[in-house]
Amino acid sequence: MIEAHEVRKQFGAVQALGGVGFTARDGHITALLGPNGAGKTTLLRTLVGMLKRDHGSIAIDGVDPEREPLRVRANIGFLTDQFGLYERLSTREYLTYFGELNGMDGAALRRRIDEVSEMLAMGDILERRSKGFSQGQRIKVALARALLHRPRHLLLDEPTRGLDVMSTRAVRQALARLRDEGCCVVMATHVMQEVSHLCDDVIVIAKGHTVAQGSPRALCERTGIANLEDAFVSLVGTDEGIAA
Ligand SMILES: Nc1ncnc2c1ncn2[C@@H]1O[C@H](COP(=O)(O)OP(=O)(O)OP(=O)(O)O)[C@@H](O)[C@H]1O
Repeated sequence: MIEAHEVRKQFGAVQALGGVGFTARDGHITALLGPNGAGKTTLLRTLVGMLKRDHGSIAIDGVDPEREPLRVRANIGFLTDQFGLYERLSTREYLTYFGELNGMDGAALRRRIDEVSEMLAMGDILERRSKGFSQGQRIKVALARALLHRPRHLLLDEPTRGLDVMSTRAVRQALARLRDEGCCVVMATHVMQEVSHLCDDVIVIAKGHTVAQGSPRALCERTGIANLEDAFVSLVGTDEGIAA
């Protein structure tokens, strides 16, 4: 479980997070939904301890990522917007390297790489070097790395961006399976269809503040609007400000 309370983060004059609070439960896929610049990436980075918050509290299964970063990271798979691939390594070599960094080795690691590769439909790029990989191929490798050590928490920044239809389906199925196994999945996304069909819970974030949290149905009921996209627009408000 991930709990955040009144989290704030400032970059110079820019207040990226002005007071974000939410709970993301185990066995749930929680969507982080917000306009461009709302603070989603900043929030994910702060949750894993890559950024130091200015204010507020964060607990990942009760542990503060700033106090015990290694303990928390061992239990987190993080897909960031920067993939950090090594172009000279094949996908298998790359995953082997990160698996070993996470204490995995031998036949068990080889089996796990094959398992993740099948889960993400990436058998065609497993033995290829990542130099020249397309955006979709890059994201698959980064996602495979995030899943490899079977983390209890997954924090994913737009995991299906740039993926074709088949790969998107493979990733969504993989996430649903992980949810069913009890993982706590938090994903930033702009794809409303993904939120409606895949996510159990939605955190709506705008201008660095949590505007609402609830199931897609609850958000629609709260706004009195049947369509999630319209309900979202109503919740984040117009140019004049954020709707109450
Ligand atoms: N390192 C940084 N230095 C300065 N400003 C930053 C930095 N990182 C983020 N910001 C600013 O903080 C705000 C939130 O950015 P963030 O990337 O978290 O938004 P986002 O919700 O992920 O947006 P998008 O949907 O466009 O990816 C933006 O105004 C952004 O310009």
